[in-house]
Amino acid sequence: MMECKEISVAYTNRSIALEKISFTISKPAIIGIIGPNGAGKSTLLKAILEIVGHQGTTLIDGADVKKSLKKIAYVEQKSGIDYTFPITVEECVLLGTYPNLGVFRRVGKKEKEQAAFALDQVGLKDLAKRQIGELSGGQFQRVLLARCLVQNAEYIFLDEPFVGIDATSESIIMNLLKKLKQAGKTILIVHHDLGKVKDYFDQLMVLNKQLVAFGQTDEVFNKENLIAAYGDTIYVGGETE
Ligand SMILES: Nc1ncnc2c1ncn2[C@@H]1O[C@H](COP(=O)(O)OP(=O)(O)OP(=O)(O)O)[C@@H](O)[C@H]1O
Repeated sequence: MMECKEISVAYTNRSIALEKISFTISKPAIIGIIGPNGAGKSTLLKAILEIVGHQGTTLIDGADVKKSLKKIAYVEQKSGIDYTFPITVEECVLLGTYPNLGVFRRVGKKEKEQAAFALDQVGLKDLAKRQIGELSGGQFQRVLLARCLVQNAEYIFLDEPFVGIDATSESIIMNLLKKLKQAGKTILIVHHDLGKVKDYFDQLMVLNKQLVAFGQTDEVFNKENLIAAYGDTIYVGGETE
């Protein structure tokens, strides 16, 4: 169970990015986080992960998240990642094993097997020795998901994973996330394509600095909440609501 209690973030004295966000996630789910540009979606993930300073607390199974950060795997927005870094696909995936390695342990056979299995799951086992700079955007996103898989975390945070990727990669990722949920994981996804919301997410968080709504997608994904977050002109699945 994850409980966020009154999370607030102010990057500067004058601009508040998030205001008293509270919610509880109590069962495995795929949860979408939507809201307009600058709504604080990325900031919320970073506050939970203790990457940005904040007020409020997050508990995982009753304990402060600081003690359980290993339970969360995180893929940041693509813009924050250096594609030109000279490592292979396999090495990139193996980075996900580091949080679980002891201080003196190195990556060994077990970790390499985990990486191979994860790459197979995302359909990229043949590309293990390729440099990450030679991948398509969609392949790279799948590599980052494979890196999450080897971390074997209970929670997976993905920040805009589908931006600029091909339809095949998107569907491979989504199918895998559904399997992970069935295996008991909880996945939080910052997302901007409102057309896919109903297909992708069991639960939905609508954010605009404050929490506009959080609950089952069927109950939350409605005109009233979208207008509260985005204003009067919003675009859903090709139709203006
Ligand atoms: N490091 C930072 N320093 C100062 N202000 C920041 C920083 N990061 C984000 N902000 C500001 O905080 C607010 C929320 O940003 P955030 O990136 O969390 O929004 P978002 O909902 O993820 O937006 P987008 O959909 O555009 O990615 C914005 O006004 C942004 O300019």
